[in-house]
Amino acid sequence: MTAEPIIRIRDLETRFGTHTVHEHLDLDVQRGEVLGVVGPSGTGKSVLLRAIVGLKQPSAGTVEVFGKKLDTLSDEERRGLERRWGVMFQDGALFSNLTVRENVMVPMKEHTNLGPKLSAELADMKIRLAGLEPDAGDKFPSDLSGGMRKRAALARALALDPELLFLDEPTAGLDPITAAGFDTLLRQLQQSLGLSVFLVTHDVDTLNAVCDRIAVLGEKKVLAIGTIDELRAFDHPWVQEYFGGPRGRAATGH
Ligand SMILES: Nc1ncnc2c1ncn2[C@@H]1O[C@H](COP(=O)(O)OP(=O)(O)OP(=O)(O)O)[C@@H](O)[C@H]1O
Repeated sequence: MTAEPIIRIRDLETRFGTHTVHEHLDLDVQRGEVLGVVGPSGTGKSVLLRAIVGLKQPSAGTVEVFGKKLDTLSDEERRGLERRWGVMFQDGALFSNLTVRENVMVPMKEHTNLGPKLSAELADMKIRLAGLEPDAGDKFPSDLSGGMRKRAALARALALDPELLFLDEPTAGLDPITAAGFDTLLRQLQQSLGLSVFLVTHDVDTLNAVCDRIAVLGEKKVLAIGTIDELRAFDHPWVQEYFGGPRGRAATGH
């Protein structure tokens, strides 16, 4: 018997006015896997992430997370589901007027009855888990480097001990060494915490270092899904160029 996927999408359609972003899109994310999501700019990777977490209403089709259809749930059931995942948005989306510790405490305030002292202690644990020095908790996002801001956003995404993590371009804008450090951290966290991860990225090194499988978005749907080796053999011009081009070959060691 195959295990129930942690995310199951069938025949999804999303649109903005007359602009259709996804049509007849199917996707399964298996529990415990890191699924990379790639595709040319504007193909709807971020919109797909938003559709899964309920921030973009699909115009047709179904999205199930943890075996539940989001749009059939009561507000309370939905909040129960939301606290089982963490999201790191593309730009980090940290609150600039809050310290790093306070940022990490936001989901705790929203979803738990933990008092301020315990929340602060837990936030400090998440800050360390994300590879930041303990004193980073007192700093404001503007005091941090780009790489540290990503780690702070990751700490906030981990605030509620999620089973499922959504990451939108976590290494974008980082220098290669900082990006590689972030990849290593992600893999370690995923393995030690048993996380399932939905990871939108353009970074071929991240795909190679972190992802179990990769879904390629294009033509409004999932064009192809598989391991890097499987995708290298997939007969589609963009997929061929992406994985078989110089950057793809360098990253995958072929
Ligand atoms: N709020 C919005 N209003 C109108 N159109 C939108 C909105 N958000 C996204 N879109 C459109 O949906 C399409 C998909 O956008 P999305 O950000 O998901 O692409 P992407 O694949 O993540 O791109 P990139 O790799 O450049 O980040 C684009 O054409 C974009 O212009």
